[in-house]
Amino acid sequence: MVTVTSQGPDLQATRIVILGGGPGGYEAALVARRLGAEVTVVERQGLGGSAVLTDVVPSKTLIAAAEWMTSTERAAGLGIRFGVPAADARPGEAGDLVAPGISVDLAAVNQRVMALAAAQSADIRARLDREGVVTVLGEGRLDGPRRVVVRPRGGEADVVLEADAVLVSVGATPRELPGSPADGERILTWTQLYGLQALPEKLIVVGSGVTGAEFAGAYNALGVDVTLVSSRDRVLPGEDADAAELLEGVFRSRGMTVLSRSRAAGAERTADGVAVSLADGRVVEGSHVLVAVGAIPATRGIGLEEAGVTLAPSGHVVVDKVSRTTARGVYAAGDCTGVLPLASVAAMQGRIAMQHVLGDAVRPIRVPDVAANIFTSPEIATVGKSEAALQAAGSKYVTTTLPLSRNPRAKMLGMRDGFVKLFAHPEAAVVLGGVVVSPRASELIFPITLAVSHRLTVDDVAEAFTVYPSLSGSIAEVARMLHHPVD
Ligand SMILES: Cc1cc2nc3c(=O)[nH]c(=O)nc-3n(C[C@H](O)[C@H](O)[C@H](O)COP(=O)(O)OP(=O)(O)OC[C@H]3O[C@@H](n4cnc5c(N)ncnc54)[C@H](O)[C@@H]3O)c2cc1C
Ligand SMILES: NC(=O)c1ccc[n+]([C@@H]2O[C@H](COP(=O)([O-])OP(=O)(O)OC[C@H]3O[C@@H](n4cnc5c(N)ncnc54)[C@H](O)[C@@H]3O)[C@@H](O)[C@H]2O)c1
Repeated sequence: MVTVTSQGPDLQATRIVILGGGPGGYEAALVARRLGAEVTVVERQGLGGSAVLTDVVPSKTLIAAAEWMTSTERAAGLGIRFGVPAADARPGEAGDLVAPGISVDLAAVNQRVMALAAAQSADIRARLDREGVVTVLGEGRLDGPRRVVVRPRGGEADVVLEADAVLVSVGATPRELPGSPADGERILTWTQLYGLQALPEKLIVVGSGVTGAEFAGAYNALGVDVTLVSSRDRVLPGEDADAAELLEGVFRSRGMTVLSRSRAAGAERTADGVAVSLADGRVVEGSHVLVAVGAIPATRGIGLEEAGVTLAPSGHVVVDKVSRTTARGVYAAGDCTGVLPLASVAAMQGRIAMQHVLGDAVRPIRVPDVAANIFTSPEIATVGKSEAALQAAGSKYVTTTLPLSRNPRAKMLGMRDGFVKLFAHPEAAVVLGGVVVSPRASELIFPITLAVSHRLTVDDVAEAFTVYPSLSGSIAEVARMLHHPVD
């Protein structure tokens, strides 16, 4: 039986139905409520979406534990010893240390990860409830451009939601290796990692994009023997070449095996683990394999094309810069659009969609202004135009790189691996983009983001005070190095 729901008492308000409650969906819901709409969010797994339940929040929480382990690498150089010297040891001659070393309790780490994700999802649900957003838990699909049909989670009758506008923010799901479905035990997608109760003996990570690099780095730091299978010449093929090269060097120096130009053809279980076969015939054996070869937009079979929404051959929803699809009244945001698969971009696209449909002032999305961070150790943060993009467009630019090892604060902290790099226009001196490779680069990139967003010059950046000594001092220093004296 089909139930037609009324979505609220205000018959004048615009009715918005949002399919998918990740950052694209829930941020849009909050804006739409603020702008006076009646809003219903349809979500099949939980508020916060994959970003909160399986992707961003769990991975960054796991990485927090890994980061703690890598920061201990610097301890010895700072004069710190783990353990207590024997009672009769003389100063400077600690001899054998009589205390246990550090170990990782993965079950405890993963328990914390899942608790934090669930709590954040609950917080988002509570916030939406407070703001008067209706949530329907279940699997939704479009029935034409103005109606969403939901199969509720509890198995009750379908719910039909009439809408003046629909936002599709259904995200994406992990791609798997052909013929080698994940089993959740030995062949794992990134959503299944948190069920592990003990550190894998030998983890094979297939795919050296951002997801593969982050997990390979994290598990390696937690003490696992990791082999990273990379189909390309180097890890992080889409990123700044110097940053990727530095990270690959750090990975190797920490004992990770990186197999370059090695495409995985499939994975199968063995008596006590897994065997990953490579396209060139080699076989890599391990205890577990993490498949991180990208994601597939969750756009098939939910009535999009029937409603007039054009999908690209990849399955992504085609949208313009204010999140409109080709169907009037249907908007789309986030990973299902393939604009740039980041939580921050999904949220911005969702907000823009609601501002557009509800008649508020809208600034179309500006992808080059997006700041992004790879949560490896060190982190790699980028904003603005990349060097590859500048070169591909034939743009004129000047660039300078300052190694972190020259920064006084970095020296005090015992940090060696990293750099700050800026790109600027040679005549106008406007900052075009930047790369920071450093611990906490995600925090350090913000001044460069401000410079890119507000079209500041290198002199604007160089003339602002930085704390002495500070890592951000290197950002001002690089800007100073790009200064051109007045003729
Ligand atoms: C391992 C990993 C780590 C990442 N780390 C970061 C990071 O640190 N920073 C960052 O900015 N980005 C990160 N990302 C990217 C980020 O997760 C995505 O860009 C973000 O989740 C996109 O948000 P979204 O709203 O488009 O989709 P999602 O978060 O995927 O949410 C979509 C929701 O829609 C639901 N849904 C789908 N179909 C239906 C349906 N038919 N009916 C009802 N509900 C449906 C899904 O169940 C899901 O809950 C990471 C990605 C991965 C894989
Ligand atoms: N910190 C973050 O913000 C963060 C973290 C994770 C993901 N993300 C987002 O998700 C996007 C997707 O990243 P991703 O790493 O999941 O996917 P991706 O598509 O960027 O990378 C997958 C990699 O796997 C390789 N590959 C594919 N098939 C292979 C095979 N058979 N054998 C070996 N290698 C193979 C591809 O060449 C590619 O380099 C990123 O661009 C980013 O926007 C962001």
